[in-house]
Amino acid sequence: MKIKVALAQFNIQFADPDKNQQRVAELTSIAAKAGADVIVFPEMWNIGYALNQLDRLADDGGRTTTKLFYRLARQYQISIVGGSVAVKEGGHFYNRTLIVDPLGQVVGKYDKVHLFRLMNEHRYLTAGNQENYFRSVGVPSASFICYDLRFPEWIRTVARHGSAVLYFPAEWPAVRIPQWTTMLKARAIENQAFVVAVNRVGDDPDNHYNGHSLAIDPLGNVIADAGENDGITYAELDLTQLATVRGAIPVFVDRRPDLYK
Ligand SMILES: O=C(O)CCC(=O)C(=O)O
Repeated sequence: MKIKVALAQFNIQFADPDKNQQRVAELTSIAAKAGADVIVFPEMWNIGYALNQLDRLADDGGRTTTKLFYRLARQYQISIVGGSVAVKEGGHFYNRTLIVDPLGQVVGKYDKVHLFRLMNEHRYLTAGNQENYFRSVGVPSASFICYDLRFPEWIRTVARHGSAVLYFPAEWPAVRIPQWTTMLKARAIENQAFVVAVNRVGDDPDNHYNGHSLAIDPLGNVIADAGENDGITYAELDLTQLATVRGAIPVFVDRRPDLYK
């Protein structure tokens, strides 16, 4: 089985949810016309890192995003790995991913578990504490957000449920892109899974972002690299590769969790 994934790397407009929603709608229509099964967006795409304006801008209960994804998924018959958006709920703010199937139903939800101090997330946001594994186009999958990538123990905790694809929406600054590439390859190899990671391009008041959204196979080979393009890059994931890779070196069977603290 093969799935076609659209990596929707774009220039998020700072503190402008309306413009960003329009862009997300436009990109979804383009991906659907190209026959993509799944579209993936970057982290915090509704407002960028306008954390000091969360009170005014965060999506209340995630309702606007849920409605938008419901409409787009149904209209274009596509699965959505919704990057992440700033959400306000119960007096707290979250960096939240919504996963939506082609019927418009939310089949996964994830609040970023590791908050990124360097960009002040810990001052403004509340951390999540739940795993997010789900089925997208019938494929067992899991999702994380950006800085989570630096915590292999968390990725493994979730991936050991058998995920074939690991999604990483991100806003990963250009200055640390070599680390992004290396760690994404490592997560693919060690978990014997496909990795689909979507970053943004452009600038915000504090950082420059140079994209390099990547799709990586379970051996760590790059299948697609979006470079610095503003727009969609496609990757075809051949899921039959998984059985071969996992059969040859069965790391999930050979683990020694009794020794791991
Ligand atoms: O870990 C990094 O270098 C980048 C993380 C990040 O930008 C984020 O989590 O928003």
